[in-house]
Amino acid sequence: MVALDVPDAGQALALRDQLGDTVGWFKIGLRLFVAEGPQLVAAIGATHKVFLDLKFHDIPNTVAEAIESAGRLGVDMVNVHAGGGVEMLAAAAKAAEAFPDMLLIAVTVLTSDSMPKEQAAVVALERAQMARDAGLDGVVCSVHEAAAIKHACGPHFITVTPGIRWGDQDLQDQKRVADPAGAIRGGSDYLVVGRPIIKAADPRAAALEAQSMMHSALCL
Ligand SMILES: O=c1ccn([C@@H]2O[C@H](COP(=O)(O)O)[C@@H](O)[C@H]2O)c(=O)[nH]1
Repeated sequence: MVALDVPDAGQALALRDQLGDTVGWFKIGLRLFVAEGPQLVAAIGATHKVFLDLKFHDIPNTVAEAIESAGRLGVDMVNVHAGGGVEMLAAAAKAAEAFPDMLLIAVTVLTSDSMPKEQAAVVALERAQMARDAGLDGVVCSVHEAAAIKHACGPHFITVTPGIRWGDQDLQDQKRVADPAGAIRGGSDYLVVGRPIIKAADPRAAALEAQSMMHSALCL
């Protein structure tokens, strides 16, 4: 998944066209959705799968209604923040039942969180189990927590992992990171990559490089 963290539709569509079939999914987050809204979701959704990453975190009724709106947009994946608690997660899952093709996942502990890794592992696992029990399809976590979450929640429970960096790339604000091969070996189902691709001098070459590292891990 490539995170389209760009300011406007023009740049988002240019990246989409440049990356083409090197990626299957695009992630639309706060910056782009606030700027361009549902029209851009429809444009990206015409050619690729869309993960609407707005991390809903509010009272249960408000989140359930937001999930319903996301379902009407036709996105393929949407998320809430597990920190909203079990009632909020259950309300979101109930609202998502009307959209069986849309995956609903919960953010466990942000990959930028500075909490110690050992503590993040415990909290992420607790939140993942809460999300599974509430009926969600999976979680956003770091690669470091993915294997334990899969082990505890089952092989069909999806792990989506941002915080992907390779070579001598700058970690920027990310704390719990791994490279694409490590993510595959760690049990990640979907890797989220933003700046290492969208800010690269050649985004397509960077996407292909990430892909080749993923494939080499799959072949081992
Ligand atoms: O825990 C989380 C949850 C979401 N994200 C999002 O993923 C991308 C990562 O971007 P990079 O530029 O590759 O760091 C970004 O859109 C975040 O909002 C995350 O990083 N961590």
